[in-house]
Amino acid sequence: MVKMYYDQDAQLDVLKGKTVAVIGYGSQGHAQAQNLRDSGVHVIIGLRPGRSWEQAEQDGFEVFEVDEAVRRADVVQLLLPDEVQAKVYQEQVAPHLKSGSALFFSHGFNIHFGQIQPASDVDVVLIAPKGPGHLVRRVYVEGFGVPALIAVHQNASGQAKELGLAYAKGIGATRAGVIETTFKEETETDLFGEQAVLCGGVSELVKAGFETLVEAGYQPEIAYFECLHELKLIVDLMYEGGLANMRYSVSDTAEYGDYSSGKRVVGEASRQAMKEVLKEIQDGTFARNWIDENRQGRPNFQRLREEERNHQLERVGAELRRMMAWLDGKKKEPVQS
Ligand SMILES: NC(=O)C1=CN([C@@H]2O[C@H](COP(=O)(O)OP(=O)(O)OC[C@H]3O[C@@H](n4cnc5c(N)ncnc54)[C@H](OP(=O)(O)O)[C@@H]3O)[C@@H](O)[C@H]2O)C=CC1
Ligand SMILES: CC[C@](O)(C(C)=O)C(=O)O
Repeated sequence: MVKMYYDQDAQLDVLKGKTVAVIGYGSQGHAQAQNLRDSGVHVIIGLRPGRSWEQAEQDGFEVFEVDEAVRRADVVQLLLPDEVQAKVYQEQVAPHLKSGSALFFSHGFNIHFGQIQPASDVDVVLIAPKGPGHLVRRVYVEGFGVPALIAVHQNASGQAKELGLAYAKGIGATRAGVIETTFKEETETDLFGEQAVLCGGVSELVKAGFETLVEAGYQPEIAYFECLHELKLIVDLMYEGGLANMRYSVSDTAEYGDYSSGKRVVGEASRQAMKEVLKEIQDGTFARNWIDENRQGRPNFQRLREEERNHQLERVGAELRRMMAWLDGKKKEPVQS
């Protein structure tokens, strides 16, 4: 039975008098820090000198080296890239973490795969927003929230869940709903979602559709509008009211094509591939590969990133978006190097 929490189930007072150190000021860091501050929570930022540090100061935060921020904090939220968390934790967080304080994550990777093993005298809590950081901020400012998951790995204080719910309320998540889970369930479902559906699956679907049309001789600009731009508008309808809402708005011709052709495109072979992807997440193969890739200086990651940046779809899209004035300021340049 799902356990859900909303605004009325969470008390911001639990964070009163406490200092939250948000370590990292990237996608999630800037969003969670700003939302918490707007909710009346005392927030400081922990970073290394660089672009994010300058940005956090410009946004009015007190910024410290990671070890100093940890020393000052009652709650430490680790919002560094997953692949650097273990090293930074061992060198700059663990030696300074106060007994009785709390260590928070927004993704369970390092706890679930044993890369970080916190001391037993701290609470270890997961608050994982189910949305990209820039949307966590944008939606909060609009008065709404991005849903999140909560999990408690260690409850040293006896108050870990209440603290987690207060934090979730501070970032706006209890406006939309917070589901109780475990680090294992969050890690495995999150990795699956981003690989099979949200990032990997959708990117490949979009590119495959674009390439099919262009190879058949259609104009790349039309292929871009059809396969990428309109996807956002279609997904908005799904977000607002599920598949039925999308099917209500599209033509009956489109709805019939949806039923008759969709399963040919994402058929048994794709479902089988999804099961394999899930198995490699569950048995730790993906985590081992990603950790190794980072140890070797990310050669494959960098090559693939470059290849994807140069795809015709990206070049055509950049040209078309130049004329869409309403997108100005929407694209988020990464604040990290
Ligand atoms: N992106 C998202 O929307 C989501 C992310 N998460 C999770 O949130 C966590 C943070 O991810 P995300 O926000 O994407 O990370 P980003 O890559 O966007 O930001 C990382 C931040 O960490 C800083 N940083 C990197 N290395 C160091 C270091 N050695 N010492 C100090 N600071 C450092 C960067 O600063 P600098 O400018 O110095 O590089 C940057 O501010 C991860 O656990 C991720 O899985 C969960 C849900 C969604
Ligand atoms: C879909 C990608 C994500 O899992 C997210 C925004 O939730 C991530 O880790 O960035």
